[in-house]
Amino acid sequence: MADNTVRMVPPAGNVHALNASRGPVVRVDGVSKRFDTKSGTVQALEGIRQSIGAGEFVAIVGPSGCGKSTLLRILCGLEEPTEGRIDWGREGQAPRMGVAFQDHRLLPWLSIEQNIMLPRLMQGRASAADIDRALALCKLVGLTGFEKRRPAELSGGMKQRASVARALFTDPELLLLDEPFGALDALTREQITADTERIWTEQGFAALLITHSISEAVHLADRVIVMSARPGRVVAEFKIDLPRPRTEALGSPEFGKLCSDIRKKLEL
Ligand SMILES: Nc1ncnc2c1ncn2[C@@H]1O[C@H](COP(=O)(O)OP(=O)(O)OP(=O)(O)O)[C@@H](O)[C@H]1O
Repeated sequence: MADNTVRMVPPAGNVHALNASRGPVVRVDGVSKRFDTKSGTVQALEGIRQSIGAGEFVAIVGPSGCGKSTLLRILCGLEEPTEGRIDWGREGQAPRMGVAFQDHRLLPWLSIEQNIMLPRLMQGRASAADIDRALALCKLVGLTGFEKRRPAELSGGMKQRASVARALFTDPELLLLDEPFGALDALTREQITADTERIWTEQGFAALLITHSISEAVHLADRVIVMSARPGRVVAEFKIDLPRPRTEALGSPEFGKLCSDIRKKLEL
């Protein structure tokens, strides 16, 4: 029977340590992407070789137009690589995935609860267990009391929280986040970043975050990948060993040094 509960605490010990022993959820093997359009050819990505471990949080930073979103779109099947391939860790089978974009993409005529259950509503009717799960996800992302509201009645930050909850509805093994907090004010963004770390710690999924914010990447990720300007190539990788939760480390010299090292690589 499907498990519809939203885990609020790790099942036992460190959920990410347990997951890490299961190996990568995905390997990106020499992926390049070229767009041939009427106005010319754009080489967006070149020779990307990376893997994401089960339960690992990876962030990608890079200049605008270097192919970050293209890579994410390839991972969720919206684009095909021109060269190279994606190898899924679990016997070649793609993991359950959830995606949240910068634009929340909530349907305005549905309630928040219905938007969160959208993956199920698209397959037919939602069950009582689906409704329970949507309500639990509202609680998890801090939207209790707003379940029956329409998106227009929520603030920008609340809409982004709802879109993250929808991405979590299918209990993803891999969560893809394409700048979901990019349009928010600094204070809201900090709060949602801290909440995202808490949810990731509790839930145990692997995550790939695309962001322009170096501090957000260092706050959330186990590993930060730095890409070059187009065509996007990986130019550096930083393992982030700061203790979690990282809210306390935000003003520390170690945090500042990592941010400045990453910035230097971006400016090359
Ligand atoms: N469908 C498409 N057709 C043609 N060119 C495209 C298409 N999608 C992306 N591109 C081009 O590929 C390059 C990479 O785009 P992409 O959106 O992946 O970059 P990005 O790093 O995510 O940028 P940003 O940080 O500004 O969001 C850009 O030059 C873009 O114009």
